[in-house]
Amino acid sequence: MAEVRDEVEKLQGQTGPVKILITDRIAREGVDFLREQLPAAQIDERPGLKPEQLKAIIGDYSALVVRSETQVTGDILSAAHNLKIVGRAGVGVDNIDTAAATRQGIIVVNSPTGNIMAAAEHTIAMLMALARHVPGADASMKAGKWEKSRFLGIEVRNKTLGVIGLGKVGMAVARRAQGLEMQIIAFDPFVSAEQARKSNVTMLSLEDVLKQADFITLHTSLTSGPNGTRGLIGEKELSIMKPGARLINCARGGLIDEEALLKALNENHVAGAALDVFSQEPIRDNALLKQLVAHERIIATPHLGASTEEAQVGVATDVAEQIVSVLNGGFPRAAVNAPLILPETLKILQPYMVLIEKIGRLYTQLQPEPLRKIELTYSGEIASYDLRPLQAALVKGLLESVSDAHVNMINAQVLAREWGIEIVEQKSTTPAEFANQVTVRVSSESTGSTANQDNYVNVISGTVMHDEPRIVQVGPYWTEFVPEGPILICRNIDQPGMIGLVGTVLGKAKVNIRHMDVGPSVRKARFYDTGRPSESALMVISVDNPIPQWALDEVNQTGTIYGVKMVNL
Ligand SMILES: NC(=O)c1ccc[n+]([C@@H]2O[C@H](COP(=O)([O-])OP(=O)(O)OC[C@H]3O[C@@H](n4cnc5c(N)ncnc54)[C@H](O)[C@@H]3O)[C@@H](O)[C@H]2O)c1
Ligand SMILES: O=C(O)[C@H](O)COP(=O)(O)O
Repeated sequence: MAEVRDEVEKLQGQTGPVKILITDRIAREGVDFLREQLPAAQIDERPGLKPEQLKAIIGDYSALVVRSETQVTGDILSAAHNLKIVGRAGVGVDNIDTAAATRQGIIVVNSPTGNIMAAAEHTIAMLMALARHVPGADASMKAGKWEKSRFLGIEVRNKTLGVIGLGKVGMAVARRAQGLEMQIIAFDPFVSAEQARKSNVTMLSLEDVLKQADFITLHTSLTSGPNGTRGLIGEKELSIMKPGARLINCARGGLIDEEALLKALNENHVAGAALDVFSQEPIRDNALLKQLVAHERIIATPHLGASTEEAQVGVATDVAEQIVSVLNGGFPRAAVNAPLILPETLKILQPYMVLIEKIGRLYTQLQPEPLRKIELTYSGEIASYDLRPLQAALVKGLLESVSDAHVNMINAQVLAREWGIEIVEQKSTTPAEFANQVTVRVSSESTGSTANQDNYVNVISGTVMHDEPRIVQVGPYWTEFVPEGPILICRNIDQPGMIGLVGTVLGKAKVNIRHMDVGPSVRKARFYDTGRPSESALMVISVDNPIPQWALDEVNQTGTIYGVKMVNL
């Protein structure tokens, strides 16, 4: 995440303070936390923005905070040039195009546990309201009536509750319903019968749950595709429900075919339904949804499942903490599209991330051509860590200098794939030449054709010494240099006088040499320009300032030194 910090600093330096945009109402505690922790940041609360308004301003912001109302579409993200993180103050991220965010290297975080209890309690409230007609009776009283016999209810005790989706909320609902002395049956393809039995829940097929339950409550997330949950409860499922059963949905609107539900209610097959979520929110002038919520046996709430003071404080601070962490160069703890790296691991990996990014940059500058395959070998203790950040740093080093792609840990693999680069990793905790070593072996358009002497860099290896990255092998040559700043890299015949030749030219050009290394070949690398095979060496000269072209040409014309290249690391 160093790149995130760098970018944030860049942003701070160039365009004023880091900007955070909040487009749905979140608890004050979350906003206050952001203000306290990021005092220099500009925090804008703009609820109710239209999509085109959001698109027009999103480019200025580094972080965006939403609940379920703001639709963070691919179109909006396409204008989010500075966005590092989208924070969802809640659980569901179906209003965020996470695939587009991933492609753009934007982290999406949520609060996976902050509103479980709120959603579970709302479900129980809906269950009891359905059983005892609480909203209808209240409306009747408010209309000045006393309709005692109209609102005959049922008890939930000894009734069967069918839970579809026995995850965090589903299980919390099951436990609470057990307290009401209900029998719990459930359908969830990802929960084992044995695991459920420990909680006194009987797992059945979807069909059996639908046939046996007096109340059915939905708690799956909304997913699309062939095995997705969209339309999970359609006409067929409603028809096999026990006649007179009641349905509750406090999960996601798209799980139920709303037209089929209206039909089942009108045919009196379903006795009632309690809905907190809808396929279109707010429902505005959607005729079907207006008809549905107006139905006398429907209880409707405007997506209130998470709307408790406690849950809102929980989800807002949860997300605010993660935004602060990411904008400060750290890691989020609940990223939807990024691997979790512990801070202690990150501290160990940080110098290797710098090293491997420099290896990528060095390769691209020495041998700029399309890559096919990268073989990454880690040896030593470093190999025992989660090394995904290193792979990302390498892709960043390789691609950023040749494209305008913004590469980070989120999108590195996607981008590598898009560029047709296959990355293979090998790990061994046994040290190689150095205690910890990272070796990058590259197959490109021309590697493998040893006859092409300019393309000798099929491997670059490095290590970390005293927290400082060092390159220790370039192609067939041993070397040792710190990959930092302007560096001249060339090859020479392995014979006396070569260093003096280069030194004289650089002296004439008034370029100060900071460090010099002449590395022999790992295996016999040949120097071909002389017409006779002789051994070659790699000369690496770190300089304080760029070398003028005439001086580079002069070095190149010596006849004994060739392949002269300036790189900037
Ligand atoms: N109304 C609200 O305000 C509110 C508040 C919180 C959560 N939610 C929603 O509630 C739902 C559940 O949240 P959670 O935190 O419990 O999620 P979760 O991921 O913990 O649980 C979802 C469960 O659904 C199961 N599942 C997946 N596909 C299934 C399928 N085809 N059939 C049956 N089960 C399937 C999964 O195995 C998992 O156990 C989500 O849609 C969430 O967005 C709504
Ligand atoms: O997914 C969630 O967390 C809930 O549906 C709550 O959504 P909300 O934050 O818009 O109330």
